[in-house]
Amino acid sequence: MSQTTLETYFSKVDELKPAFIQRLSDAVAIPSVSSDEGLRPQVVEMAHYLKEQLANLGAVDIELKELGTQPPPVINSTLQLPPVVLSRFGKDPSKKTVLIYGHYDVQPALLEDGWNTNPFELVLKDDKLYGRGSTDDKGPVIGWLNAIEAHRNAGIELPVNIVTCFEGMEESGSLGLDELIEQERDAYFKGVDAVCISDNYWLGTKKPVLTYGLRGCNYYQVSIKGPGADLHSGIFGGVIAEPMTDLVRVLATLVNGQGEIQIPGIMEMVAPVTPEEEALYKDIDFDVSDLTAASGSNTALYQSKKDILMHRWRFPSLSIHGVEGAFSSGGAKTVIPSKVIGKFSIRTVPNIESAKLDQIVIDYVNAEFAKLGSPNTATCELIHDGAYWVSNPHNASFTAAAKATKAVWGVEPDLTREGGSIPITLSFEEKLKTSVLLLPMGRGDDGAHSINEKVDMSNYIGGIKTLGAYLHYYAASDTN
Ligand SMILES: C[C@H](N)C(=O)N[C@@H](Cc1c[nH]cn1)C(=O)O
Ligand SMILES: [Zn+2]
Ligand SMILES: [Zn+2]
Repeated sequence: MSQTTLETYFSKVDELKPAFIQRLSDAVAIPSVSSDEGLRPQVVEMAHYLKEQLANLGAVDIELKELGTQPPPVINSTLQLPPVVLSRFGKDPSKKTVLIYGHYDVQPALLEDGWNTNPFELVLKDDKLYGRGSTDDKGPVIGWLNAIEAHRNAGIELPVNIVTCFEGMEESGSLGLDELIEQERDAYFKGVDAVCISDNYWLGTKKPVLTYGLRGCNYYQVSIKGPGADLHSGIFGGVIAEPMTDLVRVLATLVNGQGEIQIPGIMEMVAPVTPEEEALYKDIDFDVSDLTAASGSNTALYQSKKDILMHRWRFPSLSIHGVEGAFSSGGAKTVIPSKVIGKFSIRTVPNIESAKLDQIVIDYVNAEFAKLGSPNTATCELIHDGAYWVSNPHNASFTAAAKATKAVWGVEPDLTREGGSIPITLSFEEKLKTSVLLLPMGRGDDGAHSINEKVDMSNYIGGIKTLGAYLHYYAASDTN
């Protein structure tokens, strides 16, 4: 690859900026929220939108792979999972093949949650693009399409064959995708040399990173059922056992205010810290002010860089997310809910065994509920899980990404792990027997999963350049 090729590509990306913003705007306008059963048609619409875009860009073998119905627990048992969008650019046996994975579903978002603007309208303000999915993960998915368009438009041949794998259930546990990878391992995915995922973030706001680890996520619900219907608290308060009271008491036993998991047997499974690992943290560009800025608060549980990063990357955490069935709007409603469902998840790390964790958690919740002596009934179950992943970042794919980063941003990237999860990562590595690289586009303060999610314009455009440059450097590398 010549320097001129990259420079021509970068100039084309700059020239096409208005079209690239418009493409992201069109994608953000589709509220493809995978966790909301009522919005499933919009998730499917997003798959069709991508199919059309890919076709316009010259992709071949485009397929919307159906994954069947969504497994329980789900209200509508006939709910279809959204399709996985597969396509190819190039089939040249003399070129390497890179599989690019991303997800086109998003987290829920409502204006009344505190957004300054409609979450499903891309808004440009202060050189930042606001909207649900702008950084997680529509920005990067659309970024790949833009990288391909810039090549076509500049008359530059793609340096590798590309296979796209875009799913619509990542935010809900990637249901059905494992089976698809297994099924397509020796078919659609045959010959894949490397997998590149752009679906996480820089650690802070200034320094690019490449990521070689993720925590896993096991998500649970505990349902507590009592009265036959919601009741008047003046008539029944104090004379019946309330499911919400039981639930709050059970949830309060899971984790303490220091973020320490209270369920015995979990911390015991965590891999010990080695001296080599201890040494890694000192060179990472991060401090508590990055956490303060990203969280918009002074609520950090740890003050040192090492403690924060270790608790984000290599220790488990337990978060309580919400309660289904409970009164949650403004005003004052004097009702006793008859059934409530508490939701919590555990971020997992090496060497937590997923099935063992499930058993420990479910037994613990049942035991804590039994201690209450309540006449209500409780059921605890897993909703979905996704494995943690830690890899060796010293391979051709990471080296190519480091060169691409240097070419675009002028600095060597930090090597980081990510506190979040991308459930399918380990499956790609194990089933396709390839390296996986996480090459993020956005910044640590983008507000993924939060209100006012954004991607900075410089990260969007610089990210498109980095993704394209990575393909060139990877193509030029000697080995896989
Ligand atoms: C890091 C990635 N962009 C992301 O947000 N992943 C989600 C995946 C997930 C797992 N269970 C539910 N969603 C996350 O880390 O929450
Ligand atoms: Zn994501
Ligand atoms: Zn996400």
